[in-house]
Amino acid sequence: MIGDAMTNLGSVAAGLMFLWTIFSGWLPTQFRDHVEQYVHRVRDYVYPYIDITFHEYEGDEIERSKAYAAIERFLSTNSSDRANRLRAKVFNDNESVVLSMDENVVVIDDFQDIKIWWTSKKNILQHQPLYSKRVDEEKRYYKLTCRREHRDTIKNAYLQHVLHEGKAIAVRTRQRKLYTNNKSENIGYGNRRSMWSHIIFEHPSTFDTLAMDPVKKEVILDDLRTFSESKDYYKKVGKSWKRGYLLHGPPGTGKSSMIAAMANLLEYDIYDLELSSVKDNTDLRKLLIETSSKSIIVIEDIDCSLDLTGQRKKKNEENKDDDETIDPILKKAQEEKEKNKGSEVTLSGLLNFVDGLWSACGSERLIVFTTNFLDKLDVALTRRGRMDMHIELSYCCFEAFKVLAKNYMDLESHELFGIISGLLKETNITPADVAEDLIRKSAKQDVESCLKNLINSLKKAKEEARLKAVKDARMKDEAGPSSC
Ligand SMILES: Nc1ncnc2c1ncn2[C@@H]1O[C@H](COP(=O)(O)OP(=O)(O)OP(=O)(O)O)[C@@H](O)[C@H]1O
Ligand SMILES: [Mg+2]
Repeated sequence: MIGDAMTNLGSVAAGLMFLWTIFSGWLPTQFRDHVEQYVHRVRDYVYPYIDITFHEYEGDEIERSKAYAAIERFLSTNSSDRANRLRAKVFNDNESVVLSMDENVVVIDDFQDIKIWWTSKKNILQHQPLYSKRVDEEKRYYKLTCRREHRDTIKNAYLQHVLHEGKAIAVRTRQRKLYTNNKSENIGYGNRRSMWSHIIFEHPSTFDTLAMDPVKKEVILDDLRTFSESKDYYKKVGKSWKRGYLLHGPPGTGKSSMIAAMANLLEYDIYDLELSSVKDNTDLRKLLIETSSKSIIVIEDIDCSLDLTGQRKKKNEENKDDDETIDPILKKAQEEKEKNKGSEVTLSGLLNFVDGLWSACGSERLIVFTTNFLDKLDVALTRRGRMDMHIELSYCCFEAFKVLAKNYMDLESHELFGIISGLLKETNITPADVAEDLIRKSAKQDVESCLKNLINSLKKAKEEARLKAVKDARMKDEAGPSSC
């Protein structure tokens, strides 16, 4: 009701000013200034307010307006008990509900005894590109209305207060997000739809639960903490504030778990980039621009994501012939690459993504690549400066086992630890396999049976490794010296 009345009065005032613009040209100059004063007085009498609008997207910008987002948060917190029509969003596994104002609802705020009216509005624009179906684009904005005489207070104090509060609310209620990129073709013309979709990031992995050599862990922790506190340092040395990590190691050694632990340590969002869904280098750049600061951009299994060298392509073609003898991990990589054939992203596009000019937009970002095959990557991709730190995640050592025993069974020592320590030195087993034996599978299962299961797995792995070594040696002997 209030909103409608104000809109009507506003239209009358706007109509009056429109008429004045047309007719003022006919009046002689000496009368015009005189009459104009009266016209303004009538307008102020009919509509003694000013309107200020804040659009979600300004002009051609691809980035959502920060002011709009801050106002949205401010109004969500301050309006939910005053507005009579609200929109609900459910967070944290259906445990908390956030209410925000619905479209065309007016909420009144008070500031230094001044009344401010806020309205949330939406316009629908229709695009009809040539040879394509019509696309409706929603343009949202907030409208602030206040009495004309309070203009300066609103401009100099109230808006500062709203933006500041909006920022503070964002810090208080920040929920970290895990983003994935939408397929390029699903983002149509004139569509403001983000290139990323997200869910709330709630992975429980931390550096405390990560099983690895404690000395190596400390070095990584130190590196991450130093990075996050080095804003001024990066500015001083003229480098954009980002750092590249290359995680490599066999499957199940904790590469993905480490990325989650990094995000939890630094409270960053994660952008999990699926290169096969990116059409070309231009789309790759757009994706980069849409990532926020304080984030980790991840490309998993980088060796499977791109045709990195012609040499490797040739090798893969050779491998196709003897499918039987192929390593299962290599086979997985080949299958992945087959899947990615639709993408035209090139190695140089990816190098530019990592440290080209556009990579300097935004700040405080980690870029993390993971691979099972370090030696298959192009050196241009892994050189220092691009990938600043190479981290090898390897098979389970005794120190790493102790972390898993503490996590999974709350166990710090046991008489079977000695046997396990000896077996771990003699065989290669991944932390994922160790975890599988230690995880409780029934309420009756006790610590001892878990440890005995692990000992059996270790003995089995040791025997398998011995048999494989014997087989390899026999094959080498049969092939004779010319095979080298
Ligand atoms: N270092 C580790 N510390 C703790 N848990 C681990 C570790 N490595 C593996 N795990 C356990 O094994 C599971 C698989 O690990 P993860 O996905 O991190 O391996 P990965 O190295 O990313 O494997 P892939 O190369 O196949 O992607 C995890 O969910 C975790 O429970
Ligand atoms: Mg992984």
